[in-house]
Amino acid sequence: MENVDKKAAAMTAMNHSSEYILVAEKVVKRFGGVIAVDGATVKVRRRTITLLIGPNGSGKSTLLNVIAGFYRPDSGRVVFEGRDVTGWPPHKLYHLGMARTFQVPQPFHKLTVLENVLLAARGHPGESFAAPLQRRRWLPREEELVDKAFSILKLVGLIHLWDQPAGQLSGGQMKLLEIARVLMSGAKMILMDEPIAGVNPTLAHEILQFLVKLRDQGITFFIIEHRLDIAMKYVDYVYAMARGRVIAEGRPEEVVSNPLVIDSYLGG
Ligand SMILES: Nc1ncnc2c1ncn2[C@@H]1O[C@H](COP(=O)(O)OP(=O)(O)OP(=O)(O)O)[C@@H](O)[C@H]1O
Repeated sequence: MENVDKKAAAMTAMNHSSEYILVAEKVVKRFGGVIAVDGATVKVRRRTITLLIGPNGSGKSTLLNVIAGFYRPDSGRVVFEGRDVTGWPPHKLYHLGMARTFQVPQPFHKLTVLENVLLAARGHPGESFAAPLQRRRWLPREEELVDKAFSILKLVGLIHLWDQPAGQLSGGQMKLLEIARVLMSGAKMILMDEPIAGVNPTLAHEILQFLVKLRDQGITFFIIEHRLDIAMKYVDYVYAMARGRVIAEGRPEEVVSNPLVIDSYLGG
């Protein structure tokens, strides 16, 4: 009987960890006397675009930074892919498949769009000084990477620009290149701080449509965005923060119409 209970508990735990790619639990982060995050819990379901909203100073960026390993929380924990990764540095999380867009090195302006995507591949041949000596061994892998880079460029709609220098791209196209490079790194979950800030509405819709397409292919997104009017219809789930705490969560339309959330934006 006891074994049956243990098995049931294990099954529940497994289902739990497979439903959520990320769980940040009761996170607290202080800066001196300021409590930036005050016991916030967020759970991100696999293959969703989950949005974090809240007025200025409500703790969104700090929470994202704790999740991405830039800050160690004062208490609470972060579980990614069923593993406790609290306090892990960003590069270790990156290798586990969690990436923040700005983490990928800035594109090289003189290199082509394709070359920039190729350079983002994890363990690409050029990373090794001994690579020229091993040329014969890495050629097949190189071909595979080029195929992958082309399919990613197709997905983000930059395929027609593959041989253009990255420096000639517009601001919005640069954002798409950033997404392409994160995908090339093999990320399973992508954290983004305001992916559509500063781009025109048409391109903002296009970027969000790409995120939806990528979500449907299995990538999970956890994003902060202020332009709710545009972002709302593309996201699956929303967390709202105020004064370091999560004050509401649910479907986008429920959260934006929640009086607590409206009050928090009005300074209530
Ligand atoms: N490095 C820091 N040192 C001291 N205080 C900080 C630091 N980072 C954030 N804070 C404070 O923590 C609180 C939460 O800030 P945070 O940037 O996380 O909010 P936010 O919701 O992302 O705001 P915004 O939408 O304006 O980016 C604020 O009071 C802020 O002043």
